[in-house]
Amino acid sequence: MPLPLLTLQDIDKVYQNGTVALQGVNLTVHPGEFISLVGPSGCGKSTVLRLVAGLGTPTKGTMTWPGSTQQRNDLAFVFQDPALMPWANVVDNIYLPLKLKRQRLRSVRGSIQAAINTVDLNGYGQSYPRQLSGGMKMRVSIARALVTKPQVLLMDEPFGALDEMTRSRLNSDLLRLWREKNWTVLFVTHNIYEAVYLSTRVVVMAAQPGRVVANISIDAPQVRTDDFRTSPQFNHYCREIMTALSEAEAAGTGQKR
Ligand SMILES: Nc1ncnc2c1ncn2[C@@H]1O[C@H](COP(=O)(O)OP(=O)(O)OP(=O)(O)O)[C@@H](O)[C@H]1O
Repeated sequence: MPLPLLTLQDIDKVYQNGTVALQGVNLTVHPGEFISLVGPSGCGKSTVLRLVAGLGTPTKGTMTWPGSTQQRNDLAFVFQDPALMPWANVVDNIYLPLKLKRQRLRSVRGSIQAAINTVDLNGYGQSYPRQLSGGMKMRVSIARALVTKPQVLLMDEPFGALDEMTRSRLNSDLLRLWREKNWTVLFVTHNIYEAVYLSTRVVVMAAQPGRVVANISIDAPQVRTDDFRTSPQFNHYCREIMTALSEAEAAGTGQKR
């Protein structure tokens, strides 16, 4: 078994106003996993991602990167809001993280074009965000993350604002990229079906306090076809997650599994 990429041990996060966002969270992430965090609003999903990204520190507990400290620096974050600069075209938006690393546009044009091609936006490099659909803007946001060649991708409800068809297409594209790029992905979603379709493991969380109530491995081939979405196996996993969520809600506090 390879070393875990990341471990969270007994993590508490209490915000300054006293909100206990996380209590006793344990999570071990192995390289190459696609982990979705699901749970009701306020259960601390985004807080977990922010701690992993180093945007805040745990109040208690330890977070370690056993493989290499470098991996900690090879993170990219994709949010629900693509947060593109409206005054900049697609090339310049994707260039931003490289610009912040003081790389010259001239020397990274090839990487930017490759990222544009990877997300199927060939020909849109000179377009401005106002000229793009919601799905296309999200593709730019993903290209901006992948141009930095991350090992770990943190995605906070990236497709939550998109229509069902666009979301479904981006789900398939994301899975393809995950396989091609050997990413490790931590993905926050409210959508149980999306979580099952995408993940190798679904971490179910409950609120008040935010905690992990179940870890459900999705034992299905990495290439997920549309048939998988309608299979009995898919329904079985969705039901398992719904049961874990409703049991946690009924039980109030306390961990399970
Ligand atoms: N900066 C902050 N200061 C105080 N409380 C916060 C802060 N950020 C989050 N919280 C609180 O911590 C709890 C967990 O929030 P978090 O955003 O992590 O949950 P979430 O599961 O991602 O929610 P959602 O699904 O609605 O996005 C919530 O009660 C929230 O109000």
